[in-house]
Amino acid sequence: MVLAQLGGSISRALAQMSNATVIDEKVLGECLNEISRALLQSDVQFKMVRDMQTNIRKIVNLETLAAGTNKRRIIQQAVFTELCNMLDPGKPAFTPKKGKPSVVMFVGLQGSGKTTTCTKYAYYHQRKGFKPSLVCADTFRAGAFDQLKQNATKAKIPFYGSYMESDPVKIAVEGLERFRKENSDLIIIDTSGRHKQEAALFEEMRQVAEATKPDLVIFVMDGSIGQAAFDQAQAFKQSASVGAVIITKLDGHAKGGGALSAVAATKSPVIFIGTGEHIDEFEIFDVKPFVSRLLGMGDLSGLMDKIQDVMPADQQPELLAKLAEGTFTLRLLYEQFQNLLKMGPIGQVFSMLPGFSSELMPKGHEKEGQAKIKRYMTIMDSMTAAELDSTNPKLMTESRIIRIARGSGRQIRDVTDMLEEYKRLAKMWSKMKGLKMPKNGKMSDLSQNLNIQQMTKALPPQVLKQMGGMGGLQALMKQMGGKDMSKMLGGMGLGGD
Ligand SMILES: Nc1nc2c(ncn2[C@@H]2O[C@H](COP(=O)(O)OP(=O)(O)OP(=O)(O)O)[C@@H](O)[C@H]2O)c(=O)[nH]1
Repeated sequence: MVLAQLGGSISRALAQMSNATVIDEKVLGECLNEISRALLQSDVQFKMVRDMQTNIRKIVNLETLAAGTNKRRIIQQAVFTELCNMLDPGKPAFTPKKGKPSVVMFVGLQGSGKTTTCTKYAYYHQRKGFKPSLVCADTFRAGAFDQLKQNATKAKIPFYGSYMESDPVKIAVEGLERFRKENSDLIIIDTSGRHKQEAALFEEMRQVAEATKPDLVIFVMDGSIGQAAFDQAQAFKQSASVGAVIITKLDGHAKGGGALSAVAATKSPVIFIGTGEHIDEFEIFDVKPFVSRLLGMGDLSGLMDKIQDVMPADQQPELLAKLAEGTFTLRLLYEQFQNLLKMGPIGQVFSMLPGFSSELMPKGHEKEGQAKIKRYMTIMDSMTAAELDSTNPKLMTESRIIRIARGSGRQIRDVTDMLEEYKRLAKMWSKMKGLKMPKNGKMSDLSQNLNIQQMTKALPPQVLKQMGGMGGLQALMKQMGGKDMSKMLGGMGLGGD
C-alpha cells in the first residue's frame, strides 16, 4: 500500500534531520517541508497539512529549548502526536455490545466496497461472539442482494432481502423486525449506493435512517479516490449522521491520505480499514498503532491481536510456562511457525514489528519468507519426537542431520541453516528465563511481569537500535500503554527471519 511510502518518506525526513550535526531552524524547516510534501502527495488536504506544520512549529520552539535537550526526540514526538491528532476526532465511535441489540447502517457510493464491507464487519463481530445479521436494503443495484446473499452464506450469517420489493425502507424495516425477533445483537443494514453524490441517494439514506433509527451510521469510502475524499465525506456527513468511517481498498494503489481527510470532514473516527477482497482482509483501525506503523515504529497491539486470534487461549499458559523455564524447543518453534502462517500475509505481520515497516518487506520477499518457514517446517516434520523436544544442542549429530535432510528431501545445508536459526531464537528466548507467570496464564496479562531490562536484553540489537535504544523502547511502551509489553514478546519470536 502506498501508505507505506508515506511512512517511509516521513521516516526518511526525520532520519535526515537526525543526521545533521546541529538542529536549527533551517534543518527543522527542511524536515517539515519534506513531511508536508509527502502528505500532499498522499492526497491529504492542503489545509490539514498547513495546520500540522503550524502546530509542530508551536510545539517545537528551538529557541526556548534548553541546551542538551534531545531536539530530535521532541520533533519526532511532535510529528507523531500531530499525525495522531489528524486521525483522531477526539470522540470514539459507538461500539456494539454483545447481547445488547444494535443497529448499524452502512452508507457510501456505489463501488466503494460497501456490500463487501458489511459482510466483513459482520464476520469480524461474529468471530468475537456476536450474533450478527445482514439486511440488504440496496434496491438500486441489481445484483446487490445476490452479492450479499453469497457473502453472507459463505460466512454463515443470517441475511434478509428481496428480489421483488423495490422500497428500501420497507425491506429495512422488515429485516429489522425479523432479526430483532431472532435476538440478533448486531443488525447491519446495507443501503443503496449511486455512482455519484446525488439528491436521490441522500433522500433514500435519510428515509432508511428515519425508519430504522440506527445506533451507528458507517460511511464507507474507497481509499483510492484521492483529493476528492474530503468533499465526498463531507457531503455524506451533511445528509446522514455519520458516526464512523471505514476506508476500503488500502491494499491497492490507494495513497491513504484520504483517510485523514475523511476524518477531518466527518469529525468521525476511522474504525476499520479494508485491505483486500477477502472477508478477513479487514483490520481494526487504532490511531496510535497505525501511526507507529506508518513511521516504521511497529504496531505491537495489532500483532498481539493477531497472535491472540490464532493461538488458542488454552495453549497460551503452556507456551508461557515453557518460556519461563527457559526451554525453547524445536517443537515450540514449529508451533510458532504454524501460528505465524495462520496470521495471514507475512508482510502485514512484519509491518507490525517495531523497526520493520512494510516497505522493508516488499511483496517479493513476503513469498520468500513464507516459503522459508514452510521449508523449515518440512524439515522438522522429518525429526523424531525426541529431537523436537530436546533442549540439548549436542543431540543433533551429523548422522541425525543427514537422516533429516534425506527424510525431508532437502540439502544438508538447509537443515543446518534451520538449526542455526533455531539456536538464534532459543538464545534470545533464554534471556527471558525466570519470567514471572501471570496468575491466569494468559499472554495478554504477562505485561505487568515484564521489565524493561529483560526486554532490552532479548530484543535483537538492530531492532533495538532502530527503536532508538532503551529510551525509544520505553517511550514506545508508554505510548502504546503498558499492556502492550506482552505484544513485544510475541513479536520477538516471530521476527526471526
Ligand atoms: N482490493 C480490495 N477490493 C475491495 C475491498 N473492498 C471491496 N473491494 C472490491 O470492490 C468492489 C466493489 O465492492 P462492493 O462491495 O460490490 O461495492 P458497493 O459499494 O457495495 O457497491 P454498491 O452495492 O453498488 O453500492 C468489489 O469487487 C469488491 O470485491 C478492499 O478492501 N480491497
